[in-house]
Amino acid sequence: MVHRRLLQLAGAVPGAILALAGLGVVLSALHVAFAITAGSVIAVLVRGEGDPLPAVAALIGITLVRGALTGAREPVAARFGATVRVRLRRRLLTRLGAVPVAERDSGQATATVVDGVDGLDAYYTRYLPQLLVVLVVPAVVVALVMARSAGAGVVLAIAAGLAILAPRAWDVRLLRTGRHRWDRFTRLSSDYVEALQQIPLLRAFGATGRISARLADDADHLRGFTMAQLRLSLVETFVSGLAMHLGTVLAVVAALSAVLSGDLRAASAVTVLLLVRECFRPVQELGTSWHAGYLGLTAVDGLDQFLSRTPAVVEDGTSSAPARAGSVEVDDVTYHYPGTGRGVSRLSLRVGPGETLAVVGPSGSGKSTLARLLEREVDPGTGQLRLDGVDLRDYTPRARSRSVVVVPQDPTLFAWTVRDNLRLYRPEATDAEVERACAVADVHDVVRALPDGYDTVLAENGEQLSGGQRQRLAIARGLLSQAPVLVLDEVTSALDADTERRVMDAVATASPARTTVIIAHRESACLHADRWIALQDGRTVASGDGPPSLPALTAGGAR
Ligand SMILES: Nc1ncnc2c1ncn2[C@@H]1O[C@H](COP(=O)(O)OP(=O)(O)OP(=O)(O)O)[C@@H](O)[C@H]1O
Repeated sequence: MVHRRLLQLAGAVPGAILALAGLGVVLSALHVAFAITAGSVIAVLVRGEGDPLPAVAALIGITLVRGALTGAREPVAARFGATVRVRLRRRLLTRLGAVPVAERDSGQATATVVDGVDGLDAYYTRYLPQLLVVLVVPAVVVALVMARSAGAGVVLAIAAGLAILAPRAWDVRLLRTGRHRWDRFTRLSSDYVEALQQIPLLRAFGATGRISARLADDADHLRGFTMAQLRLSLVETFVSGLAMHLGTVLAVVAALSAVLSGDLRAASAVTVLLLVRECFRPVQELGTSWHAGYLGLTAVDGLDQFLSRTPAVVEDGTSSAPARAGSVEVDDVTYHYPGTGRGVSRLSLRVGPGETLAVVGPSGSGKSTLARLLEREVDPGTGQLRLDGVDLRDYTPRARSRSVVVVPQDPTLFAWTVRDNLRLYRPEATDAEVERACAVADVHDVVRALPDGYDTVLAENGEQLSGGQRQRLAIARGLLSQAPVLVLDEVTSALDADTERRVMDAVATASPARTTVIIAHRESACLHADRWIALQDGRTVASGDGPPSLPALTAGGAR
């Protein structure tokens, strides 16, 4: 089955498929040459005339070349398979970032990127090339047999036709049910990933037994569904196997009758026998490679779902010099999350170089959306964001990441050493700089107390640290960058008021020249603000000079 979408997904691969198919055809030609040469050796031996040695030498030569080509086919297929997998995964990974947060599903993503892409390997490297071989070889072999024995040729043509075409009727059905199986498989993967991530929580709620029973139940359903599919596929294998076996037997009977009636020499009958085998060999391989590539085929919907997403950041600019002064202008910006009317609407603000702006407002008022816009996780629908007068979209990704750094409320830490985590934005930062940033963020003593200090390898997302410690590490990481604009999005929400005040004092003292946007809920986080704005429903509803007062933080009391 040629799946147009799968061919498009793999990109420009026809060359490699044709090369593998060509290799398959050459191998078949060698098998045919072997059959014909073997017939002539037998004819010489039976008649006792002539020298059989040249033909025997040819047989040995053919066998050697065939062995070498068979050996060469595997590395070619493996290299081609790896290219397709890398290409597909790269495209999938760029699109994964475009999946709205609300729709992110790690289990489904893992199943598609790992199992789906792996499953496709056999489709591209085995099934498609073999399909081309089957379009050519059996027809040629039937013609060769027909030239020796018309009866055997006709029988072979009918049997080969049946063996090739009959399974195709099952393929469509198998693919349809296979897609259901893939849906169930990805759902089960999602449930497993979620349960694994939440084991401590499930244990705390005493729900582990219930969840594992449900997962076992779902796995059992998937097994039942897979077995039903296997049975369906066995019927297909049985039908094509029957056609091949009956075809072989009947073609042999037809050839022997021709020998008995004197229409065919015994030596030619041997050639016919070997040719019949070569007629069915590619068909049999086609069946095997169909089943090997079938899992990937069933993943096509999942792949398509990811690949049809338009990355949130569509184009990158060419301005490779990072901003230096750090002036921020948000000019009449509207961004609504896809399918919602929520986000920010007609938002305008200015932050001068070295200025600190506090952004406050109730939950859901659009504060984090402003941060996402500033780090280009999303682009405005209308309006413009400028850094030092340059549209944010005009910066190259590298220049942008060196111009503005956003520290989120719930930062991501990698399972790397603490030092490497801190150097994320500036790999060249010295040990002294790393430690100074940690001292400012009030986390130096915490790191020193870890088993290997700054060389301690963190658990996934720094799970051995408290929420507040993770936030302080992320602040240190942001401080370590030399970006002239720093956005702190509720980065002290997990700290007590005293620690929060200490950290914010130190941050203000450590980078007085840096433009800082502080998104916060509490007064203690904004004490160093030069100005403030209050958002509500994605719009500015109040603003003022100095740090915001309590009413502004809660509701946006206009000045
Ligand atoms: N990924 C998303 N998909 C759809 N809607 C979203 C998404 N993220 C946020 N929203 C909506 O956009 C609006 C603004 O959200 P935003 O996260 O910017 O608010 P916030 O002021 O930062 O809230 P909080 O103080 O609770 O963090 C809210 O109505 C929210 O429900």
